[in-house]
Amino acid sequence: MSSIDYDKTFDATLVKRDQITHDTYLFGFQSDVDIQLEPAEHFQILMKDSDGIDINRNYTPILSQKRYFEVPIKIYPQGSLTPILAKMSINTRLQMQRKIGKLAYVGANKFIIAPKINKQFQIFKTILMICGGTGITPAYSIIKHVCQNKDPLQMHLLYANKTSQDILLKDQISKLQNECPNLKVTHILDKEPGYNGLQGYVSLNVLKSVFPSPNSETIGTYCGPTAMNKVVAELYKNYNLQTVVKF
Ligand SMILES: Cc1cc2nc3c(=O)[nH]c(=O)nc-3n(C[C@H](O)[C@H](O)[C@H](O)COP(=O)(O)OP(=O)(O)OC[C@H]3O[C@@H](n4cnc5c(N)ncnc54)[C@H](O)[C@@H]3O)c2cc1C
Repeated sequence: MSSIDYDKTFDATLVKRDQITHDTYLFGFQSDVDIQLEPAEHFQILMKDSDGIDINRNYTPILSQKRYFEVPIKIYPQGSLTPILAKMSINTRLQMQRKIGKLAYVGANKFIIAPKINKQFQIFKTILMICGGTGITPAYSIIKHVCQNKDPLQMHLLYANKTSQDILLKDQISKLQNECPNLKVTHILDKEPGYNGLQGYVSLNVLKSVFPSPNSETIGTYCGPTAMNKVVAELYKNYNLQTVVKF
């Protein structure tokens, strides 16, 4: 059976929850149907709060097999859904929906921008990725796919966090960087005095210092907290990138 269609709902069981940083857990779900997602695709957890109000939230797996997927989820103590997930018993059943994102990577340097309305792919030689916190998940799924398949895509990741304790998938990213010559990773931290890498927020000077000069074969991507996304969208404009997509 092929993968379930976009926007179709399905049931899944929570089978694993391992703490991976001070505020983030790796959740593992077993689905009743084949839900193998493509790199950067996401699903939605459909839930209602105690007043019956919908609290639907999106998540991007970093591992997606036929009926099993894993996703790191940061817990917001004041959030609506994540505190429920943090306490949920293993074997709890959840309703989910497969979603179509703003960018699909179909392999061999081919990207489909706005796949909901567009079926044509575009080829890029270089991808720039600016991610903050849990915004790493779509970038990571593309990086993993490119490295595993030895696609000739040049990848530049700028990963922003508060401190080194907040960096998600640190070991996995560093392993991929060692194994995959076309991946360049730069970390930037804004609340770790004494850190001997880049410090502060992402700025135009930071982009110029870590990314290659863009051309028509470069795609810029980003995913992070709302405030960071606004800044990065402006920075990309000033960096003269023609193609920019927020995951
Ligand atoms: C395409 C996509 C993919 C995503 N993938 C992932 C992923 O892989 N992993 C992941 O962890 N997250 C991911 N997210 C984020 C995720 O969907 C949720 O937004 C997140 O888990 C928070 O959900 P919540 O219901 O717990 O918090 P929310 O209730 O949405 O609140 C989040 C934070 O905002 C604060 N807040 C809420 N309302 C207000 C307000 N009115 N004013 C000020 N502050 C407020 C809350 O106190 C809390 O700190 C993704 C989002 C998108 C759009």
